[in-house]
Amino acid sequence: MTQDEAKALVGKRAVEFVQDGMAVGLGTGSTSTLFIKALGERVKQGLKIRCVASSDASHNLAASLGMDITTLDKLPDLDVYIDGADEVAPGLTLIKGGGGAMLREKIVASSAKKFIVVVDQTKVVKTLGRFPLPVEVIKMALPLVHSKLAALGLNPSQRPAKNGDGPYLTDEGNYILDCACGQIPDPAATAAAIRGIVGVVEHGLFLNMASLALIAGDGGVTEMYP
Ligand SMILES: O=C(CO)[C@H](O)[C@H](O)COP(=O)(O)O
Repeated sequence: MTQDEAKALVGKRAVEFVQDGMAVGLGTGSTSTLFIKALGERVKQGLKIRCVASSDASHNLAASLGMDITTLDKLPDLDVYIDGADEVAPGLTLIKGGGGAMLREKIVASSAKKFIVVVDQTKVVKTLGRFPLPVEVIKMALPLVHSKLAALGLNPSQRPAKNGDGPYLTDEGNYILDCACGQIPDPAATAAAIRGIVGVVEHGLFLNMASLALIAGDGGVTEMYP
């Protein structure tokens, strides 16, 4: 099974966790896109749900599929949030933010009773840190935060725009520093150290948030719990 096939498989499986009448949080990224498209099919067949998305891209996709999509201020209590991840480690500790949306993703995930992670098996690791850890930063604080992250040994570098033209900007208009820090043996300590830097808006460590991960691979879809 290719990685794209695995993403499509797990996106379809996640739809089974959505029931009539639910308020649903929609994630961001290529796996979430496949989930949203599969969910859109169910909506066309009569599934009645209301949705909130964690990025402008996912919001626009859901709207284009005719889904009932609104904003978190209008629908603040969600039954479930379904989103991808860049890494999943034991205990369902995650790195997210490869798509730059971790601030809104963390807010939407925090608004849901249940957060289900959808990944292909290449995302599963024993210890977080193979994937660079994203940190969202207020523009004027970029040099300050860069030097503080470097002093922590986290090896930050600024994310460029996808088209290579200037820096990457999040949906909230902030910069991202990607930290190629290597293995993160104590994610809670790393999260606390990053959070302690003035000018940091959010980081991509998601700890004690996910309740279930659906993992697609050659054997089908397996479930992982914290
Ligand atoms: O955190 C994210 C976006 O900010 C994504 O969920 C993460 O990057 C995984 O993306 P993909 O499904 O495309 O591999």
